[in-house]
Amino acid sequence: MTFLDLINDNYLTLVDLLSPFGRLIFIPYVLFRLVLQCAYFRLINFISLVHVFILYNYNLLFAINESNEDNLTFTETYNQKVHYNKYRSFDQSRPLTKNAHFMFAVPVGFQEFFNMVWWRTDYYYTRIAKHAPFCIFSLLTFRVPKEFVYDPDEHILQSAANHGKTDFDLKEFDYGNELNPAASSTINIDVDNGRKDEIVVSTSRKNEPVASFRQKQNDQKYYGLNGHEAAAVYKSQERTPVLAPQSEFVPKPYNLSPKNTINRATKPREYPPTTRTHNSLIELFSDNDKVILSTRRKSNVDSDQAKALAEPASLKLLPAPKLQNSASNDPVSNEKSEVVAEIPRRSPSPPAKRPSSRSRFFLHFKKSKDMKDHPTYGRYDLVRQAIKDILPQKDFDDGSLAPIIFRFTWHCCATFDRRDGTGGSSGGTLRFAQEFNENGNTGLNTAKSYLDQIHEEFPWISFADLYTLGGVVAIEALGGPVIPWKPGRTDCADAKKVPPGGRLPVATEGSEHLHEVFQVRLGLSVPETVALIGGGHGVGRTHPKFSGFIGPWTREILKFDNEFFKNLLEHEFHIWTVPQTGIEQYMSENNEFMMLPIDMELKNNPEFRKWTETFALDQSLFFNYFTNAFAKLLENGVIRDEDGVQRTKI
Ligand code: HEM
Repeated sequence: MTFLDLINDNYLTLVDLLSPFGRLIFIPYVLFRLVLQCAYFRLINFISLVHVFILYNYNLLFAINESNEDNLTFTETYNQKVHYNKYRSFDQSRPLTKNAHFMFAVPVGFQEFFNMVWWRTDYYYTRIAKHAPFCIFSLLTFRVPKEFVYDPDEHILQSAANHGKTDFDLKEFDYGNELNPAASSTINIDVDNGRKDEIVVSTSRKNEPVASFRQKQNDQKYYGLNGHEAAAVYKSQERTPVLAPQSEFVPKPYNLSPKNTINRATKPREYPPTTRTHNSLIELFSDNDKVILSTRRKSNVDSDQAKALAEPASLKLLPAPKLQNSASNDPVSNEKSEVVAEIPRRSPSPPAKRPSSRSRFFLHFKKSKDMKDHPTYGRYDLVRQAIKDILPQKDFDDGSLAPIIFRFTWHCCATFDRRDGTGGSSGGTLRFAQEFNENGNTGLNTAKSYLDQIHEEFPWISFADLYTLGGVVAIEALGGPVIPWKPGRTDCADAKKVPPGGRLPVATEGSEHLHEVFQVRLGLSVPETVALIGGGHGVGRTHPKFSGFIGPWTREILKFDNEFFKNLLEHEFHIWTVPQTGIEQYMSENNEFMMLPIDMELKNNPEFRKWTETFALDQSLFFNYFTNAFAKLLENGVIRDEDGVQRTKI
């Protein structure tokens, strides 16, 4: 591939989209833009017009490419990721698309004109003086960039190991072939203590092999359906890497609320003053880069950190210990106490490994600079406000996105397993189709779409931070407690770190399952478990099209309070079948409220009931426990240094 090929590849993407007529007007449009840009630029760079000319030609091509990329991000996040990954080996340091848009738009007002000139100067300087020579150099000397491959071998073997199977051989199975795929083949794996795991390979409606890894207990209970392991199965047939399968994730089109849409024609773009933030934040993004650059490393958690991960209380919260009356052993209220997060100090993590190539070394600087130069860099208050702004959506469900964003955040965190430190909010893995497509996440695409849209506006924030902050803001907006939230989570660069599927709780299970998920895996206490479920299901509703269940738990759907517990205790619930889906759930005698089978455990199991009764009587105690538990969830798996930045490579 030559330099021209590459340019062509990208340049034509946009041009191809245009009709023949479109192409005709495209050329004068490009020239017009060129002249316009030159005119601006001449003001500050009158020394060499030729220089400017070359410079703009060069950059315009890139800008077009970036705009196209932005379009992809906007409509199809997963495909955009694949696309991005494909080219990353060539150019990891592309400036953010937003910058390109911003700089090629017509300025509104003198202030914006001035800002743009400043931005462009900086942009071109970085592009030409620093980036372009390297770019050309890499084209001349490096090999053709490799196609992005999803290599799930490691992943499936890891999953097998997590499920207790170490001598797992992918070749064992009969998968059929592409033309004649096995209709359905099942392999049973006998694991000790009577557990049986199985891999089922079946053919999807699109004639693609679909594999699922199931953990089977008592011959009837299943955990885990890992759709993304289809790729591994497919690969095992051919023994060569294949591209990741087409994602089934079709994001809902964005419904921009008018409040959130910037109309450039009438409203000048207003950027808040750029702030130089605390050093730890600057470090955060350098760290972010290092994470991206270190994806090929096998394991980055040293033994100390692994030990720390195994500890349940990575975040100590007060006043949880005070809440038990030692004499009577009954829970007591502690209204006066404030909830304070106390992050334990940790020894600094080992120094990051050297980047494996020169390119990575250069790109490291480029990327971190782009992030820091963003006008809203470090302004978490603006991100909070942006989330708050999108919550009211009168055409959506009950008029607010808050419950669904709340649930989205919970699902980000619910995958954590403290025994091996995998999953959880850290890494922002819910943005990958492999995790997002899991059954339990059905219906969350609206939340994801809106949050991803906010990420477009604030590209410097990590997805992991944004996805956790979403829930925190939503809870506050619903009238719930203020959850201590700390930024600093880093994103993992690709889907390799997506935790094994099947970790989300199952609504039809019982107390044993609650114990397994909340106590064993998430490291929460019994009252924290009760508070979390009652808090989560005290708002929003179930939807037949998503989960198969129907109805709300409470009367005031958009109010975070202890009504869930009151309803659970005050009403008689009977088993009832949802007509649309045939799924069984519980209904109150007046058919007003529903309960999931697992919710009923909070009433029927004496261990949980004690706390249900307590929280029904004492809302402030419920708020305290909920706050502690939710803050713990957000921090699970996030190991920070003294400055609060996550250093562990995820
Ligand atoms: C015992 C474990 C849990 C199970 C099995 C479970 C299951 C479910 C199901 C089936 C729905 C209905 C989804 C739909 O049809 O749209 C739902 C909704 C919801 N869950 Fe849970 N959940 C659990 C725990 C939690 C926790 C701990 C939280 C929060 C901390 C939470 C927050 C929510 C919220 C806010 C909704 C409403 C979403 C909406 O209105 O769109 N859940 N849950």
